[in-house]
Amino acid sequence: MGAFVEFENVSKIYKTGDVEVHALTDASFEIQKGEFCVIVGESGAGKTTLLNILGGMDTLSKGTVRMDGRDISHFNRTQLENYRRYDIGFVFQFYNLIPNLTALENVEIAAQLCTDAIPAEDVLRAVGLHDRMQNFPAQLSGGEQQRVSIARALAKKPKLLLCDEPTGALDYETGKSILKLLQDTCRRDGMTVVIITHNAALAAMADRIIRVKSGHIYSVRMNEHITPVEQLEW
Ligand SMILES: Nc1ncnc2c1ncn2[C@@H]1O[C@H](COP(=O)(O)OP(=O)(O)OP(=O)(O)O)[C@@H](O)[C@H]1O
Repeated sequence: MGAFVEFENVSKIYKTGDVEVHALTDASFEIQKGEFCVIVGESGAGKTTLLNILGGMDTLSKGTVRMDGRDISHFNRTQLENYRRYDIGFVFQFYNLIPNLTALENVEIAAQLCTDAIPAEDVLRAVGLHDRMQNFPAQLSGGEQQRVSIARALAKKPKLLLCDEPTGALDYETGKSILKLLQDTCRRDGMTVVIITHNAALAAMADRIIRVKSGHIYSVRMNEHITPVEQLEW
């Protein structure tokens, strides 16, 4: 049986007029179910392209991507829509909450898209926001808003949680508390979590570290000495 996530010789070329940008070239790697995976690379390395392909938000030019045994790289539009809706939870750097809905409503609206969602109150409680459910995003700190966005992603019971620079807009300590929440979710619920970041220090907390450089997979490594989030420094 194959891995939970499989990238096989994936290339992505963006064409703008006559200009071609090779955002990913021949990228191959695997991620196992329940792993905490950090994909690290400098700005422009191809991390977002990779995450967007894995999340069904972008198509690839060449290669194959499988998730939980299904070849998502040849999905049609409806299949991709369902894949994004049911299988993938997204967490973004700037939270992307709806400003005129409360924390509870932000989570409920996402949960309504699915048939078997976790009740919004329960998932907000699980991320430590039991007493802030009726607040609007503007009344919450950055870290609290990110917790809402994680709750929103988890309410759908996704197979895979994809996080794009989840601590990029947060201060040091708040960033660490969000990383801890993501890691606890991975360990407690067996959730497969993938984080992309330019912060190489986060690699130390991962089970699997994938380094991306100029559109190439530079290395894939299992981490034998996982550093507790509290001890990370950058
Ligand atoms: N829609 C697009 N059209 C054309 N070029 C693109 C597009 N999206 C990304 N690129 C290019 O592909 C390359 C990889 O970009 P990507 O956003 O994946 O890198 P990244 O590692 O996520 O960078 P950052 O950390 O700055 O977000 C870059 O050269 C970028 O300019």
